[in-house]
This record gives sequence, C-alpha cells and structure tokens, in this order.
Amino acid sequence: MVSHPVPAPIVLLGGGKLAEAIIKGLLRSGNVRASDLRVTVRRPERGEELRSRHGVQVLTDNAQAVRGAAVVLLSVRQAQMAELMACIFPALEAGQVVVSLSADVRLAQLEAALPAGVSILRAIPPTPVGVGAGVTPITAGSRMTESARRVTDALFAALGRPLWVSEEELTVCTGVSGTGPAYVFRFVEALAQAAMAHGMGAAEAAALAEGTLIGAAKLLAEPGATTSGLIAQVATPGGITVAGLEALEAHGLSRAVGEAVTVAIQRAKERADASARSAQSGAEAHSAPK
Ligand SMILES: NC(=O)C1=CN([C@@H]2O[C@H](COP(=O)(O)OP(=O)(O)OC[C@H]3O[C@@H](n4cnc5c(N)ncnc54)[C@H](O)[C@@H]3O)[C@@H](O)[C@H]2O)C=CC1
Ligand SMILES: O=C(O)[C@@H]1CCC=N1
Repeated sequence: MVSHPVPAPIVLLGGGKLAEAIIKGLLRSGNVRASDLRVTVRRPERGEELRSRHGVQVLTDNAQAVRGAAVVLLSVRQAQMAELMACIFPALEAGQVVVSLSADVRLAQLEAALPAGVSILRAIPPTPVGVGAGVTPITAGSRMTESARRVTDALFAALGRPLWVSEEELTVCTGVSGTGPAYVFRFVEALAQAAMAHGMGAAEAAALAEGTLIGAAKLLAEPGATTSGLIAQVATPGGITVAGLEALEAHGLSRAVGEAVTVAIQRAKERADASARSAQSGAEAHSAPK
C-alpha cells in the first residue's frame, strides 16, 4: 500500500506500450479508478482498444486532456515530444505536475518548452510496473514543488517502488532497469535455445526457461533474499552448477552485460543531445528576423 493517496485525475499523453503498462499497474493496485485515468491517442482504433480493455477515458485532444489534471505523464516518443509540449503549453496551469517518461529528452529541454509555474520531473518506469513490480527512477526538475514530489512519489509507489536519483543517474537507470526487462527476456530465450540444442522440444524448452525465470524471481522477492545466498542454494560446492557458472563467466557474461549497459547509456545520451540540438535550432529559426 502507498503512504499518500494517489493523485487524480492522472493523464497519460500517448497511449502506447508504456502507457498501457502504467494503466494496468494503477488499476491493479486498487488505488486508482478507471474513471480517474485519462489517456490520449492518435489513432481511434487504439483508443477503442484502451477503452474496452481498461475502461479508461480516451481523448484525442492533448490540450483538453491536461485541463484539471493532478499529474500529466508524457508518454510519447522523442520525435513527438516538441510538438506535444507546444500543444499543451497554453492549457497547463501553474501548480500542475508534468512527468516526462521519455528516456531521451532532458529536463533542460522540458523546462524550456513548458510554462514556468509547472513542476517538471522525469521518470523511467520499466514495463513490470504493469504488474506493480517495478522500481521507477525519478528525477526532479529545478522548479519542482514539495507537493509535486509527494504526488509523483505516491503515483509511482502505487506501481512498485519509486527511487529518487539525479538526472545523470537516471540515464544510467535507463540503461540498466528501463532496458533491463528486455535483457532478461533475451536470456530466457537463450536458455530455451540451449535446451533445444540438446534435443528438447520447443514448447518444453520454453516452459523450462520461463519457469526458471519466474521461479527464481519469486525466490528473490522473498524477504531477506540475496542473490549470493540464492546462488549458494543451487550451487553444490564442486558440483554441476559451479561448472555452468564458470562457463558463463569464461564466455563473457559480465563483460556482455556491462557492454549492453554502457552502449544503452551512450545511446540515451546521444539521442538526448540530438533532441536538444533540434529544439535549439527550432527555437533559433522561430526567433530569426523574417
Ligand atoms: N517501453 C518502455 O519500456 C519504456 C519507454 N519509455 C519511454 O516512453 C515513451 C513511450 O514509449 P513506448 O510506450 O514504448 O512507445 P509507443 O510508440 O508504444 O507509444 C507512444 C504512443 O504515443 C502515441 N502518440 C504519438 N504522438 C501523439 C500525440 N500527439 N497525441 C497522442 N498520442 C500520441 C503513439 O501513437 C503511440 O501509441 C518513450 O519516450 C520512451 O523513451 C521509458 C521507459 C520504458
Ligand atoms: O528502448 C527505448 O528506447 C526505451 C527506453 C527504455 C526502454 N525502452
């Protein structure tokens, strides 16, 4: 349960994959009613999907959607962000809270594009928020009020665990926990492929690999569990698991994971730099004498 009431209404601008995970997680938490969730879409078919699956309010007008919102979540991709912010700018009121979920638009760009009286934050919710199981790193903009902090904390506490970090750390989190579910699922696929290479059928191999992940995750979620303690439970000294673990390291597990995280962080930075440059050139073109 969360310590503060979850704010309402919550408005999600951009009803894509992450927005739907957030909708599911909030409804599942029991702290938010469907009628308190508003989501905007570009395509009517997508709106119908979200309305019929979750009973949320669906709109196509972003400016209309933000009116009266306790918190506004920007969940479009980078390419749509500048246009979206320009559209909602006149509709936002002082005191409102805007949380950008974009992994590649920095606070400086968001603050330059949104009204001065609005609290601006960034968060990177991982897809497991859909089952209330994610850690969501959050970073505060320079204009964030204490009330905005409480509202945002309560929102992400309903989806798992909020973790307050600096903006630099948020980029690291993006390459670790934002991307991380995909790495873990890829590991499961590799485990299933290995089972098949040794003669298991595809369905059995998938069941073994998926069951291994789900079972291991449940053990790790037990109070007091540690990865080292859980490894020791499996790995009989001098036995079979130790041989497998040694092979993983010898074939570069730590190096491969480290490289994936480094490359993801680098990509997030490059994309944020490109977005900032494009916003800057847009602003210069706008202010140039005609
Ligand atoms: N998918 C993930 O695991 C994570 C994604 N993010 C960030 O979340 C954002 C969204 O990502 P996804 O949901 O994966 O992408 P997505 O492409 O599934 O969702 C974006 C949605 O926004 C809609 N949209 C675009 N312009 C719009 C507009 N003007 N008005 C209303 N709707 C509009 C699109 O039609 C699409 O459905 C990105 O900025 C990404 O960096 C952050 C953390 C994790
Ligand atoms: O792949 C992406 O760009 C987004 C950011 C983190 C997860 N998905």
